[in-house]
Amino acid sequence: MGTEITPNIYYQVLNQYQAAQLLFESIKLDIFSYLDKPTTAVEIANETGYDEQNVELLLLALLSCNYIGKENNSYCNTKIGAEYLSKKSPYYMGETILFRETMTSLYDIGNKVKYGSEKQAGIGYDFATLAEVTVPEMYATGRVDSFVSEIKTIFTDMNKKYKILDLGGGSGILAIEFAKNYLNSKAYVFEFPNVAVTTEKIISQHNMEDRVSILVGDFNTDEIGNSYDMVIASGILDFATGDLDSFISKISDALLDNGYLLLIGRYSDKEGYTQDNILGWLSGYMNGIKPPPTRNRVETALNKGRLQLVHSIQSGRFQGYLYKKAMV
Ligand SMILES: C[S@@+](CC[C@H](N)C(=O)[O-])C[C@H]1O[C@@H](n2cnc3c(N)ncnc32)[C@H](O)[C@@H]1O
Repeated sequence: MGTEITPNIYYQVLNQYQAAQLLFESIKLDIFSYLDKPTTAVEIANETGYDEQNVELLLLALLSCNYIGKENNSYCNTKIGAEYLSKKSPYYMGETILFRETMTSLYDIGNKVKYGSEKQAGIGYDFATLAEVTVPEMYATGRVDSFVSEIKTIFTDMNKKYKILDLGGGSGILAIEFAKNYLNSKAYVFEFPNVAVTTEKIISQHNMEDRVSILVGDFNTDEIGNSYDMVIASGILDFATGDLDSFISKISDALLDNGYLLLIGRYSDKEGYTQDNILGWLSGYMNGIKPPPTRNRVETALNKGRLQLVHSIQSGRFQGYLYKKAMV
């Protein structure tokens, strides 16, 4: 028997898988919402009607993964748990985590590998639900904060009538936050009709119906408007179906001279599918989603569209790039 190699990695994976299942099931049971103050298993069981002994075991398991803490006989949320997993927090992300798990789940890839997959007509992602669940994520992961500090450095006249477009804007949160900061501005969110229903709901939850409007359509084939001071293109380049040069030049044409394009997304350094984050995209790729365009390909299209890089910015977990449209 060789001594240098062990199968430990597989046992570690088993353990991580169990830790992940434990987290998802506990979110579904809404356990974290009972743990904002020190609480015993008996108290949770009394309040919920859940089985007392199994609640105690669940809490012990959560403790073993450091998802929660313990003082004497009582369990309580960690700071992170209180912020993101308790429904009493405005930053509750339980539904977001469960949705992302379902969206990227690999449960059926065995069958797809054996029998191939029916490439879905369209994109195959539930973008309406995605728009809804990304709202807390946008705030919690710092995407909104980095966006607001970026626009404040570009658009210094707080009273000017800026006009901006959030193309494939999903939740529309970036457009909403723009309009909240610039009181005379007008923001537009361009979305598919089925997603626009959700966007509209989010806009009205923020009471921004007067200054954030929705343009409904398909950005690959429909007009997207013009004379914008800024276009936000966040996570959408993968869904440009035609020629990338034409898509970027359509965005550029919609901008005023000296207008800005905020591009947020993933590009790959090599053509085709690569190892970068393939796990998160594997089910999507098997359903027919294209690999991201290469950085070179995007830069060529941007150059042709007279869009010059100002600087790169971090947008939460994503990389963003700010471009300015050069005058002719
Ligand atoms: C990955 S999501 C990004 C959403 C949002 N921009 C963000 O960063 O959170 C891509 C969005 O583009 C929209 N989208 C994709 N293809 C589209 C098309 N052809 N026309 C209009 N919207 C489209 C989807 O509905 C979805 O909301």
